[in-house]
Amino acid sequence: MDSRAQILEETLETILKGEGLEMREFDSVPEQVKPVTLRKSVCYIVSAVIFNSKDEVLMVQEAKRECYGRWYLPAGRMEERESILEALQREVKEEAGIDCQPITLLMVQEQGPKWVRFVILAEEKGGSLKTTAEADSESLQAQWWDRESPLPLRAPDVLPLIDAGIKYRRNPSFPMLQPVDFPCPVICQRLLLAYISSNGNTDSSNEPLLWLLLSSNDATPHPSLPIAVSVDTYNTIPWAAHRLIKECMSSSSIHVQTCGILGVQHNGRIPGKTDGICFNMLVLLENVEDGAEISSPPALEGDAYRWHDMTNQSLKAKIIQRIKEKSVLPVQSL
Ligand SMILES: CC(C)=CCC/C(C)=C/CC/C(C)=C/CC/C(C)=C/COP(=O)(O)OP(=O)(O)O
Ligand SMILES: [Mg+2]
Repeated sequence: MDSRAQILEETLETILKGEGLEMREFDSVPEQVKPVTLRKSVCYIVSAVIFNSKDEVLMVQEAKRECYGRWYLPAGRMEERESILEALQREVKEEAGIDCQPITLLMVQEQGPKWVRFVILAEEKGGSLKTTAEADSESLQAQWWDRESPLPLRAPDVLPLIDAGIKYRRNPSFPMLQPVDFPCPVICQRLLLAYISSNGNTDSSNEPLLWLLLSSNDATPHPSLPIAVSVDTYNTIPWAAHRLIKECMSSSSIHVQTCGILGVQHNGRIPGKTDGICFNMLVLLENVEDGAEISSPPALEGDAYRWHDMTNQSLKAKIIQRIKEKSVLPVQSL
């Protein structure tokens, strides 16, 4: 195998395992993009979903004036220089008195790149439930909730998060995933952008064909996955992939489906310089005319990208399986 093919295969294996890659040149960059700064241009929130052996969920009673006495999942805003998991452990300790260990990211929610919430399934590893005698400005107390007894909630948005935790524990729909430590200056997506054709194969196997969009950026001598930068406008994070696709394909029958997240790269150790996040994202492109699937991927304009026909059967099967089974961390744009 030539070294370019080998590098591509290693890249794909890395991304499919939920691991990370160093950041490189961006492919689709909006004008005037500058590094994001935590709590100035972006706010990241962590929320913990933690169950005890009786399937009760950890809840904290809020001390803030606007939601005083109401109950919520342990949650809070990330601070400068913190990792996502350090923020999770700090918030759970401060608000609930409990030491916790992350199991997996459960969901990413966003209101545009300015507000991103990481919902994390975790387990108790010690400490003791905060009592009213320990009430402070972080919370009044913590309790395990059976999800049936009446409890005045700060907001009902936590209910689907708790449900997602229950479902994941019963039947995980994607492999366990934790953020990985790679610095990034902006919020962006590295795209595993796939085009599948089930009727384009002319051999007798009837195997679907799979193409991936690769960057042919001059700054990257080896094959690499395209990276699209999000800006702090009202657009959602997945919108950056739509912009990249619009820049290189003109077909009017293209449909872009964001399947979800394969990996989350973050390292906020240098405030204002590495407060960004790279989401490694699985995106499916569909090109349908008059209800009929088109057997080859849309034509590309310019020479910034090229389609790669995946011939490695094992990688191809893994990617198609992740798409078909929606085996990805869900991203919700609220
Ligand atoms: C912000 C995103 C992506 C989702 C929020 C989903 C919505 C609309 C929730 C309903 C309203 C609500 C309760 C918003 C609070 C979200 C928020 C800013 C949580 C941060 O946690 P806090 O507990 O307020 O922060 P600290 O613990 O750091 O004080
Ligand atoms: Mg809080």
